[in-house]
Amino acid sequence: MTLLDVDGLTVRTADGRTLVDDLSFRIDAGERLGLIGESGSGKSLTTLALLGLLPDGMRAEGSVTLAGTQVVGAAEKQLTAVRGRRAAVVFQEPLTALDPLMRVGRQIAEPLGRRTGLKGRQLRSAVGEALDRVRLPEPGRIARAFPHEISGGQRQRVALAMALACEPDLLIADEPTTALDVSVQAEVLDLLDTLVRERGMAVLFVSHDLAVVAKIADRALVLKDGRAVEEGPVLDVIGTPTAEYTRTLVAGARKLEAALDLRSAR
Ligand SMILES: Nc1ncnc2c1ncn2[C@@H]1O[C@H](COP(=O)(O)OP(=O)(O)OP(=O)(O)O)[C@@H](O)[C@H]1O
Repeated sequence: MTLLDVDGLTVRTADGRTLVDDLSFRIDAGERLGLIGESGSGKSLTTLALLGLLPDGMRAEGSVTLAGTQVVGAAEKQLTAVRGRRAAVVFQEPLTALDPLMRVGRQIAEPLGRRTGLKGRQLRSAVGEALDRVRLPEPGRIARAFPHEISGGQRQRVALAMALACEPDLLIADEPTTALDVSVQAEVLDLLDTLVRERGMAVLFVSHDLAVVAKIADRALVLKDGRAVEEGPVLDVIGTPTAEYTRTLVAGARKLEAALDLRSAR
C-alpha cells in the first residue's frame, strides 16, 4: 500500500527561484527510503513540503499524497489531522521540536494523551514508559527536567519519544544524528532502527552521510540541486552508482573513510 506518493513536487521562492525541481517518489507502508544529497541540495525543503511546513513565502506545486490526503494546497485544519498521526518528524536540532519553557514530561504527555485518551497518573506512567523505550535512564528525572537541563543526545531521544507517541505510519528523520557527538550518533541511530523495526513503521531518512543511510534505508534517492539524479536499492546506489554525481559522493565518502582508517591505525 502506498503511504506517501510524491509526484512532480516543485518548491519555489517568492521571487521564482526553483529550489526543489519536479521531484517524484513513493514510500509504501513499512518501507524505508533514504534521501541523500550534499548541503543545499533541497533535502530539508522536501521534508518540510511533505508536511505543509514550508517557510513563509515559499510555494509548493505538484502533488504530495500522504495516507490519502493531498498536502499541497491543503487547509491548516487538514494538515493538523495528518501531522503527527500519519507522519511525524524528527529534526537535526532537537531543540526545534521542544518548547524550552516546558518540562520534558509534559511535552511528551501532550501527544500521548491526545492519542490514547489517558489522564492523570496513567498518563504519567505512560510518559515514563515512553522515555524508558527510548532508553533514557532515570525517566522520572528526565520527565521533570527542562530541555536545557539534559544533554543533546538525551534531547534527541526525547524528540524521538514525542514523534513515536503519535504512533505515526511514517517517521521522517531529517539528519537526526548530525548534531550529536560521534559516539552518541551510533547509539541514537541504532535506537531509531530498533524502534521503527519493532513498529513496522515507514521511514524517510534524510542525510548527507551515505554510510548512515546504508544502515537505515532499503532504497535511496539521490538529490542534487533540488533534482533527483538516481534512485534504487541502497546497496546498488552505493555499490554501483550510475549518476556522475552519486559516484562523486561515494568516492568522497570512501576517501574520508580511508583517512579515518589511517588515523585510527596510527
Ligand atoms: N528560507 C529560505 N529562503 C531562501 N532560500 C532558502 C531557504 N531555505 C533554504 N533555502 C535554499 O534552498 C536550497 C535547499 O535548501 P535545503 O535546506 O533544503 O538543503 P539541504 O539539502 O537540506 O541542506 P542542509 O543539509 O545544509 O540543510 C539551498 O540553496 C538553500 O540556500
